[in-house]
This record gives sequence, C-alpha cells and structure tokens, in this order.
Amino acid sequence: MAEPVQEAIHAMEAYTGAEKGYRRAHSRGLVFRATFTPSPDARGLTTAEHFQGPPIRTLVRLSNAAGSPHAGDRVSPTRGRVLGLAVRFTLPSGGFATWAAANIPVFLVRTPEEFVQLTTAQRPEGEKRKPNPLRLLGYLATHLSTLRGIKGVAQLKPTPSFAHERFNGIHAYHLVDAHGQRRTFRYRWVPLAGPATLSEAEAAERPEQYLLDEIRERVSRERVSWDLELQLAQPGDPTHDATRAWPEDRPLVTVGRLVLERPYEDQRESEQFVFDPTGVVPGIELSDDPILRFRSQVYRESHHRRSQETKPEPKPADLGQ
Ligand code: HEM
Repeated sequence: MAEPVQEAIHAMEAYTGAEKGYRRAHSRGLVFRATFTPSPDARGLTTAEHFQGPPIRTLVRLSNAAGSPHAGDRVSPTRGRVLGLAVRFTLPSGGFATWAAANIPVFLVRTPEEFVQLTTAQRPEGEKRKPNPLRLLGYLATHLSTLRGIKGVAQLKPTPSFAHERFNGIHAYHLVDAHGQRRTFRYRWVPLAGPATLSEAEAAERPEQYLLDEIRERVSRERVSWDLELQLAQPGDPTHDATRAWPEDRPLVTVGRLVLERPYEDQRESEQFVFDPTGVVPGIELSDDPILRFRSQVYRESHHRRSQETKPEPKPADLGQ
C-alpha cells in the first residue's frame, strides 16, 4: 500500500483522538434513509443514471468531523465544528454512487503529503496535551495556502442544526452529457431551512453533543432537505487545488433535492458503510485533484482497520432508537 496512506492513518490515529472501532475521522454520526429527486435540468448535463428521472433511494450520514467520538459539537460557545454530510445513492441498475461533503468552503491542504505534515504539526504535546502553536506556525510559514482553510474552519459558528448547514463537495468533478460534452463542476448541498447560527448564550446552554439528537427529533416532525447545486467552472478555474474556491459569480445549476425520511433502522450495520468521494458512475468523472483519489485509499484503510476492531457498545440513541 502506498506509503502516504499509512502515514495519514497513523497521523490521525496518533493525533486526532481517533478510537478503536470508529472511523478515523467523522467518527460520530447517524445514518438516515432519504430520497433524492433529480431536477429536469440534470438530464441535459450528465448521463449519470441517478440524475435521469425518478426519485432515488438514498442513505445520508450526518457527522461530526472530529476523530474522537466524544468530541463536542462545538469547539466553544463562539466556535462551531466541522460537520459532514455523506450520501449513498442507490442506482437503478444496482450498486451505489457515493459522495462526502463538509460545511467548510475549502480544504486545508493541497496534497497527501501536506495532510500528513499538517496533522503532525497539530499533535498534542506536554502535560496538558495541547498542540504547540509554534509547530503549527512553522508549517503555515511554508504553506500559506493552508491559511484559507484555517480561516474557513475558524469562522464556523455553533449551529442549531445540521438542517441549517451548507455542505460543500470541495473537489472538482466533470459532468459528461449525452453528446460527450464535458463540464467541470463543484457541488454543494444547500439547506432549504436557510442558514442559522446560535448566539453565544444559546450555544453555552447546549450539551456538549446535541446535534444528532436534534436532527433525529427534527426529522420526526418536519421535512429536512437540501438542494444539490452545481457550480460550473470557467476555463482556468483550478481543478487540482482544494484550498482554492472558485469565484462566486460562476453559474449555479440546481440538479436535485435531498429529503431525509427517518433514521436508518440498523445503525450498527450502517456504521460499516464507506462513503467514498470517488464513488462516481459514467456521466460523472473525477478531476485531477490529488486529494480526491487519496481520500478513497485512506477511507478504505480506515474501514479495514475499524471493521477488525471491537467497538464499545454504543448508546441506544446512537443506534437510531
Ligand atoms: C487528505 C484529505 C482527507 C483525509 C485523509 C480524510 C480522512 C477521512 C477518514 C479516514 C474518514 C473515515 C472513513 C471511514 O472510515 O469510512 C473520513 C470521513 C469523512 N470525510 Fe474525510 N478526509 C480528507 C478530506 C476530506 C474532505 C476534503 C472532505 C469534504 C469535502 C471530507 C469529508 C469527510 C466526510 C463527510 C466523512 C464522513 C463520511 C461518513 O459519514 O462515513 N474529508 N475522512
């Protein structure tokens, strides 16, 4: 296996609070049954089968990005957490297509090597087990591109609900239509509930972990949905650098709507699922972003390890009950 994959997994296991039996990132989450309904506009852009017409049965995993399953859903009353929305589309021909997105505008690093360096630079040290700011500054001094990602993470506010978060696919992909025309895009899940944040006082009142209970309860009483928007690139927009956003004036096309239905009935089973961001089908192609293919390998290794480990018995609430 490629060396950087093992190094990345090692860095996550050693420095992010990852626990045996859990995902090495986004360890705490809940899977929902959902429906994805493609819009008529989608068909003209891609031959991908889940965009051709009838609603598609989908699984959605909402997660806290932390390595530790015990991490809080906000860093402090004024700072939120990175959160994830992963999907698995059931294809009409059998099999699945998968994606995984996060509520940050850009990623922190451009290459697998930078991921290992940054994760290692943030390692907890000393008696208090805190990261050494000088080490991080040393990394940043030679990697200014990471500042954009750090700003995005630092600007996250505590959220009342996953239902108010926008999740970005971050990497570039290509659409291929029936005539073979290719268009480059990035995707985002835009919440129909609109954006919302908690005030400092409201956030201070929330328990450390509140988001999974909140979303389970919300889904039982109202429709929770996101529109899938594609941002179409113009020539010259970078496809290989996840730390750089494209200008906001690029055209956006809404290609479908995702609606949560109910928690998946067997959360033990769904904890075994892997939401690989390279899980595309004909009609969608991967870009040259080196992080995209690397993620696929790292997720496979994370799954390999966690599926061979004994996980502590989860709380009933985490089993979708
Ligand atoms: C070098 C870059 C990255 C590495 C090494 C990495 C690593 C990981 C690992 C090890 C997992 C757990 C996989 C499993 O056990 O199934 C994971 C999950 C996840 N990652 Fe990443 N990740 C990277 C970049 C990203 C980016 C750019 C995004 C957002 C666009 C993202 C979003 C997610 C989400 C949403 C999950 C949870 C998937 C689920 O619910 O199963 N990651 N990541």
